[in-house]
Amino acid sequence: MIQRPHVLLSAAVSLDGYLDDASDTRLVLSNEEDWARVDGLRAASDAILVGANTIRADNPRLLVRSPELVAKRVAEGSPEQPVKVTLTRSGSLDPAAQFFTVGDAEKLVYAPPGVVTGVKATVVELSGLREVLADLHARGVRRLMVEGGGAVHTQFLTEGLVDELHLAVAPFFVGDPNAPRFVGPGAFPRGLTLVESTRLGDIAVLEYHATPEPSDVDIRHLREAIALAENCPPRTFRVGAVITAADGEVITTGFSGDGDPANHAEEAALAKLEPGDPRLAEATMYTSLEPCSSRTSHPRSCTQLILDAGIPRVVFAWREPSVFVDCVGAETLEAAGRRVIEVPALAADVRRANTHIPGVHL
Ligand SMILES: NC(=O)C1=CN([C@@H]2O[C@H](COP(=O)(O)OP(=O)(O)OC[C@H]3O[C@@H](n4cnc5c(N)ncnc54)[C@H](OP(=O)(O)O)[C@@H]3O)[C@@H](O)[C@H]2O)C=CC1
Ligand SMILES: Nc1c(N[C@@H]2O[C@H](COP(=O)(O)O)[C@@H](O)[C@H]2O)[nH]c(=O)[nH]c1=O
Repeated sequence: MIQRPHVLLSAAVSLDGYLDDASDTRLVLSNEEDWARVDGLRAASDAILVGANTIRADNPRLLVRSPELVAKRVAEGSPEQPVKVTLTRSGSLDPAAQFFTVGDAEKLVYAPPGVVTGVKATVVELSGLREVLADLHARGVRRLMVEGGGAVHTQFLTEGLVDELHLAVAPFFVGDPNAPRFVGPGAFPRGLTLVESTRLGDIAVLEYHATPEPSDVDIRHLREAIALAENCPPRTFRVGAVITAADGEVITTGFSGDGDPANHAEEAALAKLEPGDPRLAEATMYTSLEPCSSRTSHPRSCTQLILDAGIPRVVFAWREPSVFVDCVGAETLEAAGRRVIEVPALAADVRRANTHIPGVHL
C-alpha cells in the first residue's frame, strides 16, 4: 500500500467563502492571533505546500516566524524550517520569488520535465497528487500543511486526500465573483466532523477531521469502478466493479456485460476468481451501483454473491433507483453484518453513464 503524509489543509476565508479579493494586493483575512495560530501549524509540519499561482500572486515566504517555535523544532531534532513545496504545470515561477530566496529550507517543485529552469530548488517530475504525496513521504515528510490556493484545495479535497481542515472565517464579505474562492466546483466525497471551534477576536476558527470512511483509498478504487462502466454497452444499467484484498491491491475487476451479456459487474469480477479465494474474507467490493437484490437473468443476485463469497465490506456510489425493482441490496448486506459505505457525492458520475435508462437524469 502507498504511504503518504498526514495532510492538514489550512485556509482563511471571508464570510462568503473567498480566499482573496480580485485586486493585485493580497487580502489579509487573519488577525495577529490567527497568524500566530497559523505559525503554530506551520511549526508542527514537516512541509508546507502551495500552488504556483499563490507564489505568483502572494510571493509568500512560507516560514515559521516565531523564534520560540523555530527553537522548539530544533530542540526536537527537526530542521529549523519546514520544507517548501509547490506544484506547477506551466513552470512559470520567478527564481527571485521569496519561496526560493528566503530561508535555508529545502525547496521542492513538482513539474513536468523541462518546464522549470533557473530556480534554486529540487525539481521533481510530476504525475498526480497521490504520487506527489508518496514522494514527499519517501523524503521523510510525515505531516504536510497545504496552504492553498483554491485550485490546490479543490484537488486535495475532491481526491479525498485531506485528513484535517482548519478554516479561519473573517467577519466580512468580498462579494466579487472574480476573486478566488476557497474551493471550485467538484465532487467532495469525504465527510468532515467539526472537532473544535475557537474565537480569536473577530475570527472564527473551525477545525474539522475527515471521517475515516470512505478513505482516500476507497475514493480511488470507487472512481476506478465508476470508470470501468464506460466499457459497458448501453443495454441496462452500466456498472463497474473492483475488488481489493486487505492490503488495497486490486485482485479483480468487472463491468456489466463482461464475460456474458447478462453478467452484472460484481458477478463478472467474482467470476474471474477461484471460488473460495481466501483473499475474499478480507476484501472490499467497490461497485458504482448498489448491488442488486433480485434478478431474473441469473439465479443469484449480486447481494447474494457477495454474501456467499464472504466479502465483508462494500463501497458503492449510487443507490439503485426504483426503475426496474425496489433494490434492498445495501439493507440486506448490512442486516447480514457486512460493512456498507455509500458515497453519494460520486453518484452523479454513475447517473451520467446511465442516462439511457428511462427516468435517469443528471
Ligand atoms: N486566504 C488564504 O488562506 C489563502 C489565499 N490564497 C489566495 O489564493 C489565490 C490563488 O489561488 P488559485 O488561483 O486557485 O491558485 P493555486 O495557488 O491553487 O495554484 C494553482 C496553480 O498551481 C499549479 N497546480 C495546481 N494543481 C496542480 C497539479 N495537480 N499539478 C501541477 N500543477 C498544479 C498550477 O500552476 P501553473 O499555472 O504554473 O501550471 C495551477 O495554475 C491567491 O489570490 C492567493 O492570495 C492562497 C493561499 C491561502
Ligand atoms: N491571506 C492569508 C493567508 N494566506 C496564506 O499565507 C501565505 C503567506 O505566507 P507568508 O509570506 O509566509 O506570510 C500566502 O501565500 C497564503 O498561502 N493565510 C492565512 O492564514 N490568513 C490570511 O489572511
